[in-house]
Amino acid sequence: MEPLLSIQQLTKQYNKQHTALAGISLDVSRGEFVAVIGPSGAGKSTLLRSINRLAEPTSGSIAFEGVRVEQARKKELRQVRANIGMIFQHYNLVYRLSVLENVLHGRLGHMSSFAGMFSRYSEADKEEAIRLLRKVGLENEIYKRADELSGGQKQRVGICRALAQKPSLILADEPIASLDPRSSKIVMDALRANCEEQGITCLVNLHQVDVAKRYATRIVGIKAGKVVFDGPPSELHEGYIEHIYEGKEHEQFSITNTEGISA
Ligand SMILES: Nc1ncnc2c1ncn2[C@@H]1O[C@H](COP(=O)(O)OP(=O)(O)OP(=O)(O)O)[C@@H](O)[C@H]1O
Repeated sequence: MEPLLSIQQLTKQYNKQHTALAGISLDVSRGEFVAVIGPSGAGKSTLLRSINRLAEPTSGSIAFEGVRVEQARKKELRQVRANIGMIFQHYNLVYRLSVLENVLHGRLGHMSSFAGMFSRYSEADKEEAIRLLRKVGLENEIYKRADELSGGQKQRVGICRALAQKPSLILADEPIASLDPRSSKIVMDALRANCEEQGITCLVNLHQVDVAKRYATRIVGIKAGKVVFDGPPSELHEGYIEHIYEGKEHEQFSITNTEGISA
């Protein structure tokens, strides 16, 4: 079966000189939960952002659901983006809006810009948004303003917004980098469980190797814009970790510190 996402020889140079990605090839099948790890500056964000062309690839190809993303024109690209949910480190919520309205924003990608501006969300959209918020334990925050939430709660709203879009792929760029271990666990549990339940494929950038090992079905290690490890968590031995990080710091906090905490 054709992979959901097929990246071939992807290269990205910033300012025509700095190479952030140096020929990355990666096939991702439906249902995988892939953690992308690597030191700061390795190219993890650039990789994720290239997939829906928030960053323009310099060369190489990206096929998503059979569409060549790097060549896609406006309409095709809009369709690609509608099927890819994004989760950001700093949440990117609209803080003057309610939690519910933020989640409903996830539906916007499926409306044409004209319809999106003038139509109201359907009752079914609202019910679905509320169902998602309940599932991540935010049933008491639905009508609060987004800026009244804690970091972990904001990220759970970010997850619900991505899920409300009903994407086939979620790209999560360091979703727990700003969170403490307890909130990190709640957020990762919610992301993994919902993706699994809804058959959504996920690529998640992580700084914490132990979190990657705990949640991912596959780990991709990136160093200086190249893939240097690609395999199941059970194969990511200490030697590989040392090679990927080469003396650079990587965080190791969550497994030990969150043991025994339940969401
Ligand atoms: N918009 C940009 N303009 C110029 N250079 C950039 C830009 N974005 C990223 N870079 C550079 O590209 C390289 C890869 O950056 P990227 O953000 O993809 O790495 P990362 O692995 O996600 O790092 P971190 O873990 O610190 O977020 C870095 O050297 C970075 O400085």
